[in-house]
Amino acid sequence: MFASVIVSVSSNSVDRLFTYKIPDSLVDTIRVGHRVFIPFGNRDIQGFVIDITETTEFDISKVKEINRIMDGTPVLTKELIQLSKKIATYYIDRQISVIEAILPVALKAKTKTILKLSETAGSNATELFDELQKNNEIVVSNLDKNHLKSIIPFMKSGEFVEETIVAQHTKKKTNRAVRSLNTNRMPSERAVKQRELLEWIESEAEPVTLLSIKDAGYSVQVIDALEKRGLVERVDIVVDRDPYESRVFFEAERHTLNKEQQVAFNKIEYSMKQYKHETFLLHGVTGSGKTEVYLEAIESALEAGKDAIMLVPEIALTPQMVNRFKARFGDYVAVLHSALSHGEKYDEWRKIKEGRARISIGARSSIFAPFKNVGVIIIDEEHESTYKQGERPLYDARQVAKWRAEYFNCPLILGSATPSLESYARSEKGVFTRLELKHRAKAQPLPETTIVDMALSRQEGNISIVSDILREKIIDRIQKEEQIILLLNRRGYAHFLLCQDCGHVPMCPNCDISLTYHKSNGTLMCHYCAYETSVPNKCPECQSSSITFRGSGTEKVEEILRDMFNTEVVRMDIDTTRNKGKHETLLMHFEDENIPILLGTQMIAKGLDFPNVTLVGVLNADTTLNIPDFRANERTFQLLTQVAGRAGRGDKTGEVIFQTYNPDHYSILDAQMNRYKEFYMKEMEYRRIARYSPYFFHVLFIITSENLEHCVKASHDISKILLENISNQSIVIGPSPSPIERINNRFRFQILLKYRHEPTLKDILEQLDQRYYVAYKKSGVSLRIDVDPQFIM
Ligand SMILES: Nc1ncnc2c1ncn2[C@@H]1O[C@H](COP(=O)(O)OP(=O)(O)OP(=O)(O)O)[C@@H](O)[C@H]1O
Ligand SMILES: [Zn+2]
Ligand SMILES: [Zn+2]
Repeated sequence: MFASVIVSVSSNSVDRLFTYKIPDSLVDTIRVGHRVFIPFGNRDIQGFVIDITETTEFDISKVKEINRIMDGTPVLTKELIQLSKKIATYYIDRQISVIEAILPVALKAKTKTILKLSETAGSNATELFDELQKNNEIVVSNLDKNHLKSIIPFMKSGEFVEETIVAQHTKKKTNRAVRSLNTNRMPSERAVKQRELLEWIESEAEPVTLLSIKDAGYSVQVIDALEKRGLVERVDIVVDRDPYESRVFFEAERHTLNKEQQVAFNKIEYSMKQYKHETFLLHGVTGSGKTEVYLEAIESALEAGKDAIMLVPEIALTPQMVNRFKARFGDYVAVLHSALSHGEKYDEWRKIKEGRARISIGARSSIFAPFKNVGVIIIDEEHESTYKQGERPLYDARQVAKWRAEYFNCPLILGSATPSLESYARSEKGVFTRLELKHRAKAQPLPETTIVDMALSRQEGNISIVSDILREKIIDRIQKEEQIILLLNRRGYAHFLLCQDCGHVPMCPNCDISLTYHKSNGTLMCHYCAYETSVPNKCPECQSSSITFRGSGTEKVEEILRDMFNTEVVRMDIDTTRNKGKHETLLMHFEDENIPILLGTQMIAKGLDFPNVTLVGVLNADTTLNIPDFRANERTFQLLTQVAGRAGRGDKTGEVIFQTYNPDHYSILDAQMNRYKEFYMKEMEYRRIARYSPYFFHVLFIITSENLEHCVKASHDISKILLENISNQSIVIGPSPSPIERINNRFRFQILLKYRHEPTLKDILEQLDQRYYVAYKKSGVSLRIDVDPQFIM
């Protein structure tokens, strides 16, 4: 028997399958999807079995044998192998890279090369070996230069031999425990404690952990004594690292679905029973109770003996959602949280793999949850750009979800209050089935929104970032002990520093972007690379000391709010939520202590459900509007609608203020009036005229290099190849410098391809990829091909 094995060798842009012989001892064991360890060149490396055949076209005497398998059961299902191929083809990547993205990091084997003494080793070699070794081995990567030099002669003479061994990132977590050896013997009458303990241990089906023995008041000496007598033994038992272990989940109240929810659910359930794939777009206004529909759909899937996958944009931001799922489905839920350690993630993955979990909740990558019988896939806030991965493989979880749902013949539910234009357009065409929830769950009104023209506010003499109207409303809510959410989509203290005499703005030396001032650590920081520097007290250009801070970020506004209202403020942005679990603690603090104000960047805009929030203020509604991207209007509309939707979700009516310098812009006006459909129509018209998605498909080419000349040359080359190979219906824009021309000392150029129908496109893209995979190493140019990009920069 022979196995086709795909291996992790990064020196090529294409995957290669290699044929290996399955050793007789493993013929009954090895299956498609197994991780194996194979000889490759002069090393031993990890691979995945993609196919098993009886015969091979290769010369059998030259086919090497698989060394061993790395897991008892295959880590990949056939479905996931097929899926990885599909993703690799569609997004122009290598299948092995996709497979590595599908599996938990913990399964990525690290290999290390060690040296051993051979039988022929003389005394000099032995002496050196003894000097360098630790635990009877020498790890080559741990040796310094001098030592490396000293071992070379012995390697040449064959006295030292090399061996590659695999080191797993993660071991299963184990607990020490004690188990009875069932000898039927008992300690003497006088050893009361020992007798008690032994009886207890013998009464348990499983080994008893040391921890619980100690908790029960027995000392280690008692265990030792039993062990010495040969009555018990210490063992390791494998345990799951459950990150939610110590948490108590309250049984969530189960709502009876309202009419709209029921209608939506019935359609989904009907489709499930037909055992056919159908994509639903659940368009429900903010607070309409989409989650309740998801919960019912999942329950139906479970009842049918199937599993469910639920995606959220960012799991850390949705503690309330996780709690509702855990409360309803308990241990059946695996949470694939980005803040988990590799080991914890691996445990959750194993729970799914072994069928102990039936539902997975997680961000983008949890679309790869290794279920074997998926009954429904749900994508909440489907419009979010985080579903597209920003690094290779550049897959979009929405597309992957569609493929998996097709494979399993099950429904895919895309939910949002502000669907992406692409999805809504598909629902208009009837490709997706649209389900609508037009009212809030308990028929509460949507909040009223007032637009404040900040230019006018300035003219009237208020130069503060808080307008008069907003200030009055905040004071009013504080008096009523109601809560306020304020959005400011800019972190840091000051957006940039400005010399008032010469106009100099300190820039990042590695990127073409101004530095942001962070007061908490007194530094100027680049938000693109890790560059940090101290704040100058004189202008580095003209030596003037009139340096001012411009553009307030969350850090500064937090100060302003505390001073202005003399009240506590919870601030949520990347800087305050770096530590694990911080999102949740801050949100709990806000709710439980009834803190008047929650101030944050867009991470507070979606999903939150706090009944006591009756006022939402957007301090600068324009930040997303000015981004050089054709989706800027759409993103602005979505962000404003979402954050406005946090107000008035309980019994009290909500109110919203948008502060803006563009009070007449339709993105802002339609968000104010809750006019999704009107916004959609206007934006579609713009996209049609400007020939953008969803009328055209896009591929974005980003070319980067430290050398400007190489970068320009490669860019022109690529655009030339494109123009020669595509039809005249398609459009090539660029090459042009990217909006941020340099990041991390690399120049950036981009080319945007817009097309409707381009049958040979995949071939062209593959050729380009191949070409630059090689050229990259030679001239330091890198090419990134982004199929269906989310950001055009
Ligand atoms: N049928 C129902 N009866 C009573 N309350 C309900 C019902 N359905 C949902 N709710 C409640 O309504 C509130 C809003 O529901 P949910 O958070 O699911 O809305 P959503 O559609 O996800 O909103 P958003 O898109 O704004 O996050 C929740 O507090 C939920 O418990
Ligand atoms: Zn100056
Ligand atoms: Zn930088």
